[in-house]
Amino acid sequence: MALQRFLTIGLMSGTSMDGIDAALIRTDGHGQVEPVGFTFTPYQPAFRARLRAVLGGGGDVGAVEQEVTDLHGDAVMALLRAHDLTPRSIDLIGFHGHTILHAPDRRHTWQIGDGARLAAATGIDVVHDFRTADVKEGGQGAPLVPLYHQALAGNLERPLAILNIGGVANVTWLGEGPLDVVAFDTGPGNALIDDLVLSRTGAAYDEGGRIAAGGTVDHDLLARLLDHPYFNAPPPKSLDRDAWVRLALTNQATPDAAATLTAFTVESIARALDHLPAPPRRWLVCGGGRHNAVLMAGLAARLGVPVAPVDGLGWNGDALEAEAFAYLAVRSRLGLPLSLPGTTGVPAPLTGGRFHPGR
Ligand SMILES: Nc1ncnc2c1ncn2[C@@H]1O[C@H](COP(=O)(O)OP(=O)(O)OP(=O)(O)O)[C@@H](O)[C@H]1O
Ligand SMILES: CC(=O)N[C@H]1[C@@H]2OC[C@@H](O2)[C@@H](O)[C@@H]1O[C@H](C)C(=O)O
Repeated sequence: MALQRFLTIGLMSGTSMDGIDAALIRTDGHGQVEPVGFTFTPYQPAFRARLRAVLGGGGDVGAVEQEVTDLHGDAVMALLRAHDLTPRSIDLIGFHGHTILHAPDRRHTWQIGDGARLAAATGIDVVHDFRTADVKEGGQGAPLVPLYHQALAGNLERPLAILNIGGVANVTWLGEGPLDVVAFDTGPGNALIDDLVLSRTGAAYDEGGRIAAGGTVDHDLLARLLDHPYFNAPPPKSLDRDAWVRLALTNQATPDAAATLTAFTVESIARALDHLPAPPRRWLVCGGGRHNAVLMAGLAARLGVPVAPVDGLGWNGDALEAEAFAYLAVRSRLGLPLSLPGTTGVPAPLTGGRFHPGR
């Protein structure tokens, strides 16, 4: 008998704080996944600043949480309008919220976003709070996209690595068997480069990697950056966005600092090879960092096997995380695992998420 298929929306507000990714997929929560649509709703600079101010859990978190929730409601409506759909046609929303604090070692992770408020605003059932159950059981609570990567990858040749370069970068390694999954945060993605470029030039990011392309890598500084216990530590492991926030690059010209931070991201991803069960045959890259030509060229040179954006397979590299939370919401409703020992270090496959009825 065919399994029920759910038309589901996934909402992700990533560590880059650029805005809300909203994806629409049809899935059975098992091996069938069909991306249907995607919209991106950018945050206004003033809201971005308010969000940045509550990172770490200080300030008026409650007010920002309400605002974040309402902006997600707007993102849902924009997605529905773009596809000429009504709330009634949607089975479920997976609402990640925005991570303001991630401290799995203290069994604490905090995604702001009010699931009940979003369910009431949209009239659609909502699953949110995807990470708490995992950290309560001793897992890292991240990354959670690996089971979606596995569903999407279907029969693609193994071993395969899927690399997300967002604010933080994370890898999913897929071997032959269904439990043959290893995943972890590799280190910084774009966040350090974004913060540098914003403070020096006012731009949100290094478009195409053009600033880094005009600079020279400071190899002494790069070696010091890589001399961090995180990179030697075996998985499971995950990072807070601001793990490297106190980096002092005051002596560097902007292009040299950008080149060095870009090389830091490349080298820290290459260090992931030390912790994978076998070298991947190829790396498929998603997330905004795949638009940075210096980053992509560096990865191709360092990893020694083909490195290509996921878009070549017909996947939308900007949408995968949001799609993943739609998929995980369905799995939550079905009581299926969201994480495995190989993905978050949780002792046994574990489900998660909290449900809020919309009607
Ligand atoms: N054209 C571009 N050139 C260079 N970098 C880009 C470009 N477009 C996007 N980016 C980078 O990608 C980032 C956004 O990536 P993405 O949306 O994948 O991150 P996120 O989902 O917020 O983060 P995370 O995956 O850590 O939660 C931007 O902040 C920027 O650094
Ligand atoms: C705690 C948290 O929100 N982590 C994010 C962040 O952004 C990328 C990386 O760090 C990843 O571990 C995770 O997001 C993705 C969607 C995940 O859980 O798979």
